[in-house]
Amino acid sequence: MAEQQTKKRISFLGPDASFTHLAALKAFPDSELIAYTTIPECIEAVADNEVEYAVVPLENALEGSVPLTIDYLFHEVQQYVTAEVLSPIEQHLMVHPDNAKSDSFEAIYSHPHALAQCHKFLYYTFKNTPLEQYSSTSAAAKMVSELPERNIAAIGNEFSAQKYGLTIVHREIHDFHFNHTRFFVLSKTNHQLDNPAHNDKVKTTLMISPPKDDRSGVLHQVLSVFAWRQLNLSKIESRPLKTGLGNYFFIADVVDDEMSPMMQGAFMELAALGCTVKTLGSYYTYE
Ligand SMILES: O=C(O)C(=O)C[C@]1(C(=O)O)C=C[C@@H](O)C=C1
Repeated sequence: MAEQQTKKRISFLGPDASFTHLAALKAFPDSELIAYTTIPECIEAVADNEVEYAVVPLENALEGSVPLTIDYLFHEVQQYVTAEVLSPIEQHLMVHPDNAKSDSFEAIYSHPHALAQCHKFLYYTFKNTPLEQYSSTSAAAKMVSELPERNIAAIGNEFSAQKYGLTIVHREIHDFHFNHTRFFVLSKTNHQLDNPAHNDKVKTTLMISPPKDDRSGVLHQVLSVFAWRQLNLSKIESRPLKTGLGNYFFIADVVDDEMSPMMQGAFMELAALGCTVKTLGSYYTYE
C-alpha cells in the first residue's frame, strides 16, 4: 500500500494574502501553508521542526535585498535554499469601503519594501500623509479592514483587498513596472526541489566573510577566484558583519552547482585566502 504522503507544512510571512503567501501557494499548491508574523518566525519554524519549509522574501527588483532575511540566515541559522520563486508585484492603495470617498488619510500603512516601491506616487499624491511601516502588506490590509472608524489606507495586492473586503482607490502605484520579488524556499537539509518554472540552470548562494587581517585588495582576490574559473556571479552585495563600522560579508549567487569541480576548487581557494564561506546550497533557477 502506498505510504500515506503526509502533507508538507510550509511557513510563510503572513497573514493570508501577503505576496509571500502568493509565492508559497505557487510553490506548494497542495501543502499546508501556515502564516507567521515575521520572517525570523518563519525561519525558526523550520529550525524547530514545526514546518518542513519556509517561504521568505529575499529581494525586490526595485528595493533590493530584504536585510532581515539575509542577516538571519547569516547570523542565526544554517538552512539551505531548496528553490527560488519569482513573483510579479503589483501594489494598490486600498481603504475600508466606508472611507472609499476620502481623498486624504490619517496615515498609510504597509511593509517597508512596499512603501519604498511606491515612493514617487506617495510623494506626489499624499505628500504630507504619515507612512507607517507594518509587518507585511496583508497585515496592513487586515488592520485597515478592522478599523473602519479610522480614515487610514493600506498598500498591498489585489488578493488582500478581496480577502479583507477593502476598496482599491488607486491601482498600480508602484513607481516602476517589471516589479518582481524573489523568494527563497528554505529547509534544514541541503537538497533541491523542482520549482514550477525551473529550467536546468542551477545557482548556489554563498555568504563569504573576508579574512580578519583586512588587507587591501581582498575583494579583488575573492572576485578573481570566480572570474578565472569562468564562474558567473549573478549577484554580489555586501552586508554589515555587525562587528564594527566598515566590516562586511558578501552574499553572492554563483551560476553553478556547489558540487562542480570548479566550485569545489573555488571553495578551497577562498579558504586558502583566509575567507570563511557559508553555503546556502544549490537550487534550480526560476526563469
Ligand atoms: O508584505 C508582504 O506582502 C510580503 O510578502 C513581504 C514583501 C517584501 O518583504 O518585500 C514581499 C513582496 C513585496 O516586495 C512587498 C513586501
